[in-house]
Amino acid sequence: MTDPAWQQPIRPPSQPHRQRALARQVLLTKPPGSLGQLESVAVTLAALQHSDSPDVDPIRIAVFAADHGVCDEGISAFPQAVTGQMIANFAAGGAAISVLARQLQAGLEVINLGTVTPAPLSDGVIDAAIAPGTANLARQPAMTSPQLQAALATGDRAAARAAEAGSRLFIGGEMGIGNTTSASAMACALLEQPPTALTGPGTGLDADGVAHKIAVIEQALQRHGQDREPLAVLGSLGGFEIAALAGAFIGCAVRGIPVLVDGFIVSVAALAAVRLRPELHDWLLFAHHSLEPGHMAVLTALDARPLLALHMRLGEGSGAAVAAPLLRSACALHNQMATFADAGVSGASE
Ligand SMILES: Cc1cc2ncn([C@H]3O[C@H](COP(=O)(O)O)[C@@H](O)[C@H]3O)c2cc1C
Ligand SMILES: O=C(O)c1cccnc1
Repeated sequence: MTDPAWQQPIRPPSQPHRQRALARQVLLTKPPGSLGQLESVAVTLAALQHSDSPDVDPIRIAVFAADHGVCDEGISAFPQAVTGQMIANFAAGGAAISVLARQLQAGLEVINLGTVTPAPLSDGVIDAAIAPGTANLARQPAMTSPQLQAALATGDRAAARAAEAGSRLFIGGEMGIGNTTSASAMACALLEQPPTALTGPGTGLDADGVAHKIAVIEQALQRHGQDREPLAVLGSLGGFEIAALAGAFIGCAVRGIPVLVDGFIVSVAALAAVRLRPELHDWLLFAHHSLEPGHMAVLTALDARPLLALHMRLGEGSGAAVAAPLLRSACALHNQMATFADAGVSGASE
């Protein structure tokens, strides 16, 4: 039997390209370091892409959608039917990520891994339904082992399509009412922190709603026990879209495509994927710091320095889409700025 996609080798970033990119940054007509994170991002992309002219275009955005059985516990401010309705909205072009993808001229695909309210079949939506949502993770494992493998493989296929399209940057988004409960539970298990530290309002719960959500997550963690193994955590506390994101990120690294990580839920998927494949860490750039309170702990665990903090808390990949132009700027500056020698500008005094 061949190994699953998420076990394929991940090539390391190119040290020669990193060294040449670092050397070039010093020659450009600016005080060394003055472009801050735009410099380090360009150097990272050069090393990842094994290129002296890093470039993030074309950009691929894949939004993974699925429902969550834990919605039975009343943990979201919105009804479960919104997941399927939003899939239709993504395809119709009216969702935030639809607008941002158009603005970026990025390829957008929506992958439906299973909703309770069936989304109408439409162009741009890939049907990869595993089940009509996960089981209620407060009371039983969210998914079976074959379901988990199917979700990981669905993510890997999205990475394969991105590679076939020549994509040089991958953004993963998610849609799934209830998925901040799943992501918070996963973060608690992976980071060994209590739900009080990592649980927030999601789409807009009030204080009583958050207290109830914490109790539901406590129940889920009690049921789950002490197992910190990432596949066990994903299968027991995850969602189909979260597992697919983990599979997609590993699949991108396997195929040499850097990933721009979105908000809280996507970062939890990234954390699980990095625990599974530590070499993935090199391939992740972090877009923004979400308002969801658990995000900071997840970013810290990933040693991430997100580009933006815009008080966003939407998901869908929207924070990453908003940050993508910064990567374009970083590459353009790296590739196109004149050197001191070329421009006849004097360098720093001794
Ligand atoms: C209209 C609408 C569009 C969204 N787009 C992303 N989310 C975000 O909110 C959900 C998670 O929050 P919770 O765990 O509180 O349900 C996810 O679907 C996430 O992507 C949305 C939520 C709504 C209501
Ligand atoms: O940060 C996120 O990804 C997020 C936060 C709240 C709701 N949905 C997504």
